Amino acid sequence: MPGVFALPLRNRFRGITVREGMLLHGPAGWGEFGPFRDYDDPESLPWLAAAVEASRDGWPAPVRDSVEVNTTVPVVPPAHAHRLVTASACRTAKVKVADPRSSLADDCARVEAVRDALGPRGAIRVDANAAWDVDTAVVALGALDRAAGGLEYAEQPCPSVPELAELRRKVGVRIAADESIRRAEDPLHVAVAGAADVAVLKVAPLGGVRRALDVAEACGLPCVVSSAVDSSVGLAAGLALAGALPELDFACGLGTASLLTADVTSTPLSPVGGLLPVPHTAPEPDLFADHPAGAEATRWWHERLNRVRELGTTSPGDR
Ligand SMILES: O=C(O)CCC(=O)C1=CC=C[C@@H](O)[C@@H]1C(=O)O
Ligand SMILES: [Mg+2]
Repeated sequence: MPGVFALPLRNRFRGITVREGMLLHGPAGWGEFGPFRDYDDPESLPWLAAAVEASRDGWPAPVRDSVEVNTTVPVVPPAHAHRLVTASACRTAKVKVADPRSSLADDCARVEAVRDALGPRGAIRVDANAAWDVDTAVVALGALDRAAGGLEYAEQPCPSVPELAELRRKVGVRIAADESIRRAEDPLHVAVAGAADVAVLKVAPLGGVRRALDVAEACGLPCVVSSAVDSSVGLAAGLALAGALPELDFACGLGTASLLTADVTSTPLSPVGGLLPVPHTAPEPDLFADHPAGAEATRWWHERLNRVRELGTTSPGDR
């Protein structure tokens, strides 16, 4: 019977303060099924496929044994952002911006503090999660690029592929596509439309490591692997993808264990010196029982899993 975990976040991120999910076990090890609650059942199907791949099939052989990661800065005050980046030992930071609770001035102050912490050689990227229209994005990216002393890229500044393509023609900052890939009917449209310079790949929404590798090959863009703020079981799948990509020119958004106050394993995938190893299997979730979800949440997740299983042909390996 799969278990349901609930891990508190240090700071509100993506509108949540607790990260819930399920762990499935099979002959290849452990897999994580953890679509955010606002995902409907059809959108949750690839997350189940990714968990089945991890638990039943395992992952493709890696071509590297470690991955450089970025640190992720939530919507926090500048001094907090400075402390997070300094403590991370990462050379790249991704800063969340365009949150309804944060003005452009607040975002610029956060980015300036991150630049001060990284020093002149560090890389700064921002993620607006599709919050801006094109005109707003032109103004905001101009200000943020100045505040950063140069941005590495801007992730999903606008919602649609045409808007990303229009913005890309108007600004000098690289554009990275995230939601336009992971929540798209056709993840390749963004490349075909010339709407992005970088493709952000997340294993679970894309249906697994193999599926994500196919998307990477087909889109022909430089890729960054990013997490879904998973437990270290799910992070392992992200690292398996980052480890198997033929080319990897950017630090990956897989340092997110630090966003959580706890993990399901006593061997969490926490970066050392800004690096993470590429694991062959997920870590043993020996601390899973310490972080159970409540009775209502457990029931909700089991009902969700059963509905999503009904939708798909996969029948995941259970523990
Ligand atoms: O990419 C990173 O640095 C960390 C992961 C991350 O930013 C996200 C994880 C999950 C959902 C989003 O809130 C966010 C993203 O948009 O990439
Ligand atoms: Mg993103």
